[in-house]
Amino acid sequence: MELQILITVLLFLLLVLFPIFFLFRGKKYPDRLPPGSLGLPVIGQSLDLLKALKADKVDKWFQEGITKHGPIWKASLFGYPTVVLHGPIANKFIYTCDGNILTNTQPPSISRILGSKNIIELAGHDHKRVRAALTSFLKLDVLKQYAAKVDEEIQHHLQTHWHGQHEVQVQPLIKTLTFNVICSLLFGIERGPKRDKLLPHFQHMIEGVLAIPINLPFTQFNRGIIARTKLVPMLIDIIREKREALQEQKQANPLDKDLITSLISIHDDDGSPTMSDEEIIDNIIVVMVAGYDTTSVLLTFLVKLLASNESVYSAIVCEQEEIAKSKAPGEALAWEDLTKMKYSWRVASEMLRINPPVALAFRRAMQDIEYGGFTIPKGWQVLLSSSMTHMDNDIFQNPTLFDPTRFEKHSPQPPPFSFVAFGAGPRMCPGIELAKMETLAMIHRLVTHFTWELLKEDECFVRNPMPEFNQGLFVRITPIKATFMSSKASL
Ligand code: HEM
Repeated sequence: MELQILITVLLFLLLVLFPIFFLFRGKKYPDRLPPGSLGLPVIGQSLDLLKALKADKVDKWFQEGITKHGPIWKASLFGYPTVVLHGPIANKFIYTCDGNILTNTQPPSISRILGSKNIIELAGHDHKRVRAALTSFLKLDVLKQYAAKVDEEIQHHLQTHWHGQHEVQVQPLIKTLTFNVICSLLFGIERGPKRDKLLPHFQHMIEGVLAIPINLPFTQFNRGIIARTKLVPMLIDIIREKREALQEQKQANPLDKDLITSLISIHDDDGSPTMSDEEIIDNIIVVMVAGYDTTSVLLTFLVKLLASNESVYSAIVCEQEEIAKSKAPGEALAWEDLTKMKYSWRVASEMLRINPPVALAFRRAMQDIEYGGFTIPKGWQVLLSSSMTHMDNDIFQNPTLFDPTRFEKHSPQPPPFSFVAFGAGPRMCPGIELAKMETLAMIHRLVTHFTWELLKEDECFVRNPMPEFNQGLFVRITPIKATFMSSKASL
């Protein structure tokens, strides 16, 4: 099966990307190109990188390149000549470079599913405008009012899917949770048939984005495209309903406001809407795609860690029990409670360092760029890997050691642009506060209501490209009959 997939990728690359590759080979600059080889036409080193990704050995793949060629080298990846860069200075260059020089444009197959107006595709003024609209809701000052809502969604999730069970498959369940949190908080779509109808479409779209882009009946990519065509009319209806509710001022409670309502309400100085409906749809979709798998991956890794690292588990339980004791029975978590979970967030940050859900960042050169004594020709890709930076012994000493104290205030801080699990610069993840909220509230509810053990100690994961546990991470769970539980009445 794996061989079949590799052959399909190979054929696809050969047929579709052959002309692009020769267009961008950079023959104009034979002396100023970085060292390295473009390998076989078109295919280059793509299969090696895909294999390294699957085996979660991206840092090793990068290290081999650096050992052979130095910190700036060239390769050919996914049909494009590529310059691979490493280190905090290179990260700063990639993350903060003007959008007219390096763009974030995705392959056409991805924008076919996510839509051409999604924030990842946009550059310059349009990127700033859409990003400002999204962050007007996702920024901490606004989002912190919704901590109890996130907590309520988590408690309902545990009540429905964990309580009464002896064994659970963690990763798929937590994906359902992150989907539900985004639906409720960002889209204002509460539990019920409407939400249930959306889930499979989003899932197919996400699988389509991550699939080999071959549009034939029954391929994952094709399913993703079909899912988009089914989803868009549903989103148009949701936007219309929200617009009507706004006009009739049905939202008495300001906390009923959600990201979609917020995007509809924003107007420019001249009174025209800041975002078109098409932009709102594409960005609702991208927020779901960007926020669904990432946070669920982090939480799944944390569940595994807490089952296998006694000292981290005890310290987390200690911190969370203190918070639970300060709450009345049935009282929901508030933002102030989450701010006390400092150790838990250091553990989550260290997990993001060791296992960043997003391991690679690609950009495209919009013009010839001089960098580090070399030329990056127009049209080439530029690539960095957060895994590689996070595993650099010169930046994080003893990098394979899980050590949350690295993130203590008083510990020596790594140079800027070294911890890049959420990216950096103008495209830094705008969902960071939501991810933090979900992660901390879920850790709290899990450790104060359950103990658990891994059913398969050595269950591995592959990157596809997001980390996926081979069997979804099965754990055996036992409910805690605790006296300190803050909301035992509600669970
Ligand atoms: C642990 C959870 C998360 C991680 C590790 C993560 C990671 C990242 C990274 C690395 C980037 C930058 C990619 C690049 O520069 O190439 C990014 C961008 C983005 N993330 Fe997240 N993310 C997480 C959660 C979320 C959530 C919950 C949302 C939804 C609210 C979200 C929405 C976005 C969006 C819309 C962008 C594009 C921003 C732009 O282009 O300006 N992310 N994320």
